[in-house]
Amino acid sequence: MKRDYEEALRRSDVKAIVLTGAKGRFSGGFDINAFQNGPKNEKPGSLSIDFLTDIVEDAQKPSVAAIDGIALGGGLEVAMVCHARVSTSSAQLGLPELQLGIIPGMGGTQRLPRLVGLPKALEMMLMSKSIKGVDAHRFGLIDAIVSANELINTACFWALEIVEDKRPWFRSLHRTDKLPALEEVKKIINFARVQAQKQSANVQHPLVCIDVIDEGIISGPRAGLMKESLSAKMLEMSQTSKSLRHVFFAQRATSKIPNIINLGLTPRRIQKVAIVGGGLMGSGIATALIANNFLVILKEVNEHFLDAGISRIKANLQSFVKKGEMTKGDYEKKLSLLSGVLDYEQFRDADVVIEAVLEDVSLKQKIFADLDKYCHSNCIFATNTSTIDLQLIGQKTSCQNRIAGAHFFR
Ligand SMILES: C/C=C/C(=O)SCCNC(=O)CCNC(=O)[C@H](O)C(C)(C)COP(=O)(O)OP(=O)(O)OC[C@H]1O[C@@H](n2cnc3c(N)ncnc32)[C@H](O)[C@@H]1OP(=O)(O)O
Repeated sequence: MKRDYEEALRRSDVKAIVLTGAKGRFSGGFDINAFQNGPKNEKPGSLSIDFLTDIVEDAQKPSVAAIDGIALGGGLEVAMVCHARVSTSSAQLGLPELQLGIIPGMGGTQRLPRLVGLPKALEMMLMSKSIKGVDAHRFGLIDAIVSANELINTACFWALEIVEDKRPWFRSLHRTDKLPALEEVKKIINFARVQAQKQSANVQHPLVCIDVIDEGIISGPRAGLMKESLSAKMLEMSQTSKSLRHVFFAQRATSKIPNIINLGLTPRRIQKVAIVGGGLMGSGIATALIANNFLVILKEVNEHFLDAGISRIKANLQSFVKKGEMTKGDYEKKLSLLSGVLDYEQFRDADVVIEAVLEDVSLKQKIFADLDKYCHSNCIFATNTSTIDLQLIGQKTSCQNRIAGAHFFR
């Protein structure tokens, strides 16, 4: 890209540049495999400052991104360096780097808040949440929505109009119109820190991401870019990122296991699921299971917590009824699939147990040691932990690698 860009900037017959992707996809971002080789021995900021900012964004010729399909991670970061962005309404745009234990490292932490505003940018980055082109247009990330057929022509038209000063020549990094006053910034950033600590207490990258965004607003975007570059390199080498990158490829590998997926095996039938912990997660999981006709045993430590868990499940089901997604008759039927218990007796014939208690290693170890005694040897053990090593959780069971991680999203 650098070579082609430099050529386009040099040639007198090129007035403006349109960036697009192949086969209806703008870009899925940086090649995640390349992180395996460790950080390149290049000076911090050489890509995000020296190339993308000083050569592309500050060029004498405008660039317009023509986005269809996906613009994720580094792909969206490059698009944000452009002076305008045209996309299809169904394009998917996001910075999902935190899902990989890293932060956007090509200016995303600086440009996204300046384009969509600080609260939306924090939400998109911290939750690795992508948005559709049509919403991106509403938030200011995209300048025009067109059909896939018109994409390139419109982008070329916009690029030439920028050259002719018929449209503004925006440099995302220097925009301030979407940034709140400093007092407001402080409040938003502090709130984000508290939320990040609550939701991901055992990992550092969400807080690092917030610090980098903060630096860019308080000390200016170039300082922010430098901090982003240094922090991204540090996080790339973290154990968390290595593990999350492994998960990324492992999830995809499950659909390709030779001698498994092509043998016509049928999954074991699951009828009864036991859940340990009736908090927000446990009751949510129980709701999803009974709504899908599984028998569910919900265990809590005392009557008070058990009642609270069951009340949450009832409230969840009632909200389905209110929205017209479930009849009152179904509500009663689904609820009859649920039993609340205070011990493990009814776990003996469970097909699956899902543990959903606090993120406390010794508590989880004790629970799985108990489950090992009560459940049959074919019972699937799963934990809803977000951050604790599964091997560690299984340390006090007879078979340490028996425990699976199970996550639930809505
Ligand atoms: C500083 C900048 C940092 C970054 O940019 S970090 C990367 C940020 N980007 C992402 O996190 C995007 C990750 N990828 C995805 O979310 C999805 O994938 C897509 C939406 C791009 C495509 O989804 P679908 O069409 O369902 O295909 P599929 O099975 O997920 O992927 C097809 C093949 O493409 C590989 N792949 C996808 N994205 C990347 C990537 N960014 N780097 C390296 N490989 C990637 C997969 O592993 C798989 O490969 P196989 O066919 O061998 O299983």
